[in-house]
Amino acid sequence: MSALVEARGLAVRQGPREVLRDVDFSIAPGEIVTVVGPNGSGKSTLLRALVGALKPSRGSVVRQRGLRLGYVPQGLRMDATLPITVSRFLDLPHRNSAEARATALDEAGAGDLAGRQMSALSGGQFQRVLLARALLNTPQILILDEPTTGLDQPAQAQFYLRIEDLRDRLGCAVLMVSHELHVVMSASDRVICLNGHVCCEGHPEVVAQAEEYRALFGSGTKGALALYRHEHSHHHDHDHAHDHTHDHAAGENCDAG
Ligand SMILES: Nc1ncnc2c1ncn2[C@@H]1O[C@H](COP(=O)(O)OP(=O)(O)OP(=O)(O)O)[C@@H](O)[C@H]1O
Repeated sequence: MSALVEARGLAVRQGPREVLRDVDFSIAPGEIVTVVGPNGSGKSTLLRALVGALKPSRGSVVRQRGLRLGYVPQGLRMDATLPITVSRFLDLPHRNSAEARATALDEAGAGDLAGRQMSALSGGQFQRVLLARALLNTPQILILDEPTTGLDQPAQAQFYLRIEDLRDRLGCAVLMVSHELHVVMSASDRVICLNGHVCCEGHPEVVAQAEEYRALFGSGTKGALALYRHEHSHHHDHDHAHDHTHDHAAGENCDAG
């Protein structure tokens, strides 16, 4: 199997309700895939089913044998009264070498935070520490559930640039959920628009034009998308085409509701 993770005909129940149905999904090495969708559309449920935290009620999820996966769940909170340093946090639940901790913190842009108290971190610093923790086992895939919640727009854009850089340097795939459509769209190779089922998917610019997507999100994101592309090209000196990754444009699939 070349896919790192694959779902076929996936349905998942939360309590009495089937909140996901008929989901076919796969992600290949090195790909950046973003899941968008309204509140309650099943985005976190999909991620949790893919990491194995929720069981399918129908269909299947297959992860590549021995897959190294780094997962940052949504809205992880720390007990503010718990005295724990960033270094110690990275040693839970397993101890890691000082070198592994330092490397992960550096990769996540949190190299200067090792000795800080978790409770004293800003929102952006906290997210970078969670990313460092997910990077500890040199994952083949990072699964990030709304990793930029609470960050302002420049910090969000910076976070997604970091994610792209990590993918380029480490070769890991990235699957994330985001509500920040305008900044995340162009940082993705492929976007999946979820609303209980996959209502459209494909290259970001194609999805942004899809009727189903516009019905859910409106059509006002194009200017911001262009702005972000412009800013981004300063950093990377290429036009976001990601030629080295997989071309999904041919497989666009935008069916009605
Ligand atoms: N533990 C649970 N028990 C019962 N229902 C749940 C549970 N977790 C989620 N749900 C329901 O399942 C549906 C999908 O939730 P999910 O968290 O996957 O949506 P989401 O797209 O990630 O939403 P958001 O954008 O608000 O984070 C929602 O209707 C939610 O109320």
